Amino acid sequence: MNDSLSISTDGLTKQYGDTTAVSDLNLDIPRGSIYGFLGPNGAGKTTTIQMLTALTQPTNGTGAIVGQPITDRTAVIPHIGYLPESPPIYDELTAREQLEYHGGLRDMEPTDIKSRIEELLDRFDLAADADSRISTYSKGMKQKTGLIQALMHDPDVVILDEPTSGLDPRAARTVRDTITELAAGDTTVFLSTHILPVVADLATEVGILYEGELVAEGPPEELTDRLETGGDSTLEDVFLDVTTEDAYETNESAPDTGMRQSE
Ligand SMILES: Nc1ncnc2c1ncn2[C@@H]1O[C@H](COP(=O)(O)OP(=O)(O)OP(=O)(O)O)[C@@H](O)[C@H]1O
Repeated sequence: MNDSLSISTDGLTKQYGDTTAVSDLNLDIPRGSIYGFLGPNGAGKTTTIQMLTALTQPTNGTGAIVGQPITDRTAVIPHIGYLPESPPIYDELTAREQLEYHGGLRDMEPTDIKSRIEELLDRFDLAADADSRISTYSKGMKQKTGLIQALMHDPDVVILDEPTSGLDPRAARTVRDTITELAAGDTTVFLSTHILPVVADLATEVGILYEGELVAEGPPEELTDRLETGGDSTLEDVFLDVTTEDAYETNESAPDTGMRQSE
């Protein structure tokens, strides 16, 4: 595995019975990238993330996070901060208790835990509520707690599934700024979201998954430039172009998009 790569997969495949959720996925994501991982509902994004975070084993193929095989959960977990769709937090705890507990699980020093929690509570405007039980939180407050939890141990790779879900505009802006800062500090951000303008704005590289296959990949501006619409195309145009049965069937005879990686 190449040391400059934070995330790499080779032929990564996951089969659920007759369903191929992810098919022969090859990713090479350098350190400090913001990788926008897109795809329609059911495309295989969550399954890919579950394989990258060692929550499920691939049926075929291999993968590594900063050189650690994704089949070795103990080796991979310290390098990852993961915010899933529903943050793994305990309702009966306060945010501060939850975060202290998480810092302990991640073997952080007690003084680092305290200072990091304060810093991130402040950043995400959650300090005033940090000692209330999570059961009393709004969706956005829970999301902020999950985000802080994903970031607090300063992982090499941060995997975010719809990180701005439920957040008000100010908090969503803070998340976008945080993503940019993380990448500037050489952290890799793997960002799965349906909010395409955010990806167009932030991502250094975009991968679009459709029916388990990576059907387009490249910097957002390259993908939009490659799409010949006769005008200014957006990432949404690209997304819609490559995620239809039609595009798949007619690609041979219509080489205008040139995006099907599988061809
Ligand atoms: N545990 C499972 N058992 C059986 N099939 C599954 C399982 N998890 C996912 N699938 C199937 O795998 C495919 C990919 O699902 P996945 O959840 O990875 O998609 P997704 O891109 O994350 O979708 P969404 O945007 O809706 O969250 C779907 O056909 C889904 O039904």
